[in-house]
Amino acid sequence: MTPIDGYPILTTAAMRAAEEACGDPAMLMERAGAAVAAAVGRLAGGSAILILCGPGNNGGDGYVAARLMTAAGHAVRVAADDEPRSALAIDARRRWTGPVEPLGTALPAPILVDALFGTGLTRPLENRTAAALHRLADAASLRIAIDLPSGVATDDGTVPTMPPRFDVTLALAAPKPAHLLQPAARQAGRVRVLDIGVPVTGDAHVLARPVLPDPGPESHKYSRGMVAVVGGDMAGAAELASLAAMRAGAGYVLYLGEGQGPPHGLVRRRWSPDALDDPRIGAVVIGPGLGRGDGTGARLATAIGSGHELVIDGDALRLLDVDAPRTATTILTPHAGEFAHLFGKAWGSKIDATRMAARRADAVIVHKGADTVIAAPDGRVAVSAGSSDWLSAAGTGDVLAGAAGAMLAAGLPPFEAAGAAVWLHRAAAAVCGRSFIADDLAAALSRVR
Ligand SMILES: NC(=O)C1=CN([C@@H]2O[C@H](COP(=O)(O)OP(=O)(O)OC[C@H]3O[C@@H](n4cnc5c(N)ncnc54)[C@H](OP(=O)(O)O)[C@@H]3O)[C@@H](O)[C@H]2O)[C@@H](O)CC1
Ligand SMILES: [K+]
Repeated sequence: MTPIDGYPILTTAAMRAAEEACGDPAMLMERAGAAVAAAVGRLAGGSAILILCGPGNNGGDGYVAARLMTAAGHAVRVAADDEPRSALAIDARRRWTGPVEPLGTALPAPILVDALFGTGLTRPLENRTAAALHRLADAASLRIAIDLPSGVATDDGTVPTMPPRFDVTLALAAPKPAHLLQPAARQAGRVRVLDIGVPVTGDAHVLARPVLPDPGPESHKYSRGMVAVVGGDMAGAAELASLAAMRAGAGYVLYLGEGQGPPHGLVRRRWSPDALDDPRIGAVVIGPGLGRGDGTGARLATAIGSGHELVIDGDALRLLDVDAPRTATTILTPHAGEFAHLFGKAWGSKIDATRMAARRADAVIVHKGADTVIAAPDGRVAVSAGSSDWLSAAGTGDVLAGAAGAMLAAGLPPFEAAGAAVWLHRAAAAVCGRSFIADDLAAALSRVR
């Protein structure tokens, strides 16, 4: 049972191709069932287990696990309505010698294992199946989904049928988009990968812990990275971004706008058209608090024309022409509304849509949300798993933009810089707990660094 950080994310088609490359499918199901049995056995302790089996190979995994766990001394019952249809599942069912109860009348057990549907779901669950799943899940003290919670669409994280909320989902071989994308991801609970000997690769990964450059004895403020934050109508937002850049590790942060006061380490200067004419600037952050008043378009044009690496956020995203050529390395940080404004109606999953947008804009895109997706123009994608719901507060986006500026200025390539900023932001939110404010979040960046 491995945490998912850093794992490739495989769609149904990619998973099938990986399985096919592995040879004997029966061996694979036996290995999957054995891995499930070991994991569920460990999670169950000595408690009784009820396994719900569907008609496909997800159900097949359930029958294999039931047989192996019974042999290992666990108290296991099986419930199913549909006869198995795939050859592998038929064989697995045949080798389960215990009774199979109807789903509708099965009594609950402390440990519920959902092996109804996995990657093969093609439509909503029948009402009676969904009702039985919810009834038995509600009565269980631990809910475990095999591969996926039954009812979610593997490749885009939508929920043709809303499954119960599981405590643990055991992803076979690799995480799938539904383990990360909302609303499905929420229902999966903690996701752990079971290694079943299928080698998996891909260009979309779960965001992994970043490798961050630390200062050394030879470091000075410019070598750690100089970030210029372009202010505008709302000083507070740009100041938050500035503070976040400092807390994320930038050596020198220049705030270009109105406003006074602490922190005293922040260098303040009025905006002027030549304010960015400093070759020591490593990254420019523009958008937080920029507003939409007169002159904001000119500030954005100056920032883009400066040639410095850019983080474009907030109001600047409303002014940006994504199709206009830019020479500078750029990170765009839209939330869903800004993404729709920039790129129009999304096609496919959030992963697909963000990847296409990154190609089109020739920029790294941080498509924010409870399931932040980061995409690079070359097709690489990283998806952040499980961020705090308390990040839904004013100013938290400004903090992310500032952190991204610091990572760029520190010399990380843009895709890595964006990923590092998202990671730090998420970790800072975790440190802050509940009901925090954006200022707390910025402050916590120092702790998570
Ligand atoms: N990854 C790996 O390496 C390995 C993966 N393995 C496992 O295989 C799983 C994928 O198996 P799978 O393709 O058989 O799909 P699965 O989800 O079991 O169900 C498909 C069946 O359900 C049916 N059906 C669909 N929707 C329905 C609905 N709403 N209501 C009713 N019926 C519905 C559909 O028939 P249909 O009616 O659509 O023709 C079909 O009969 C995967 O998640 C993992 O657990 C391991 O065994 C081996 C290694
Ligand atoms: K399942």
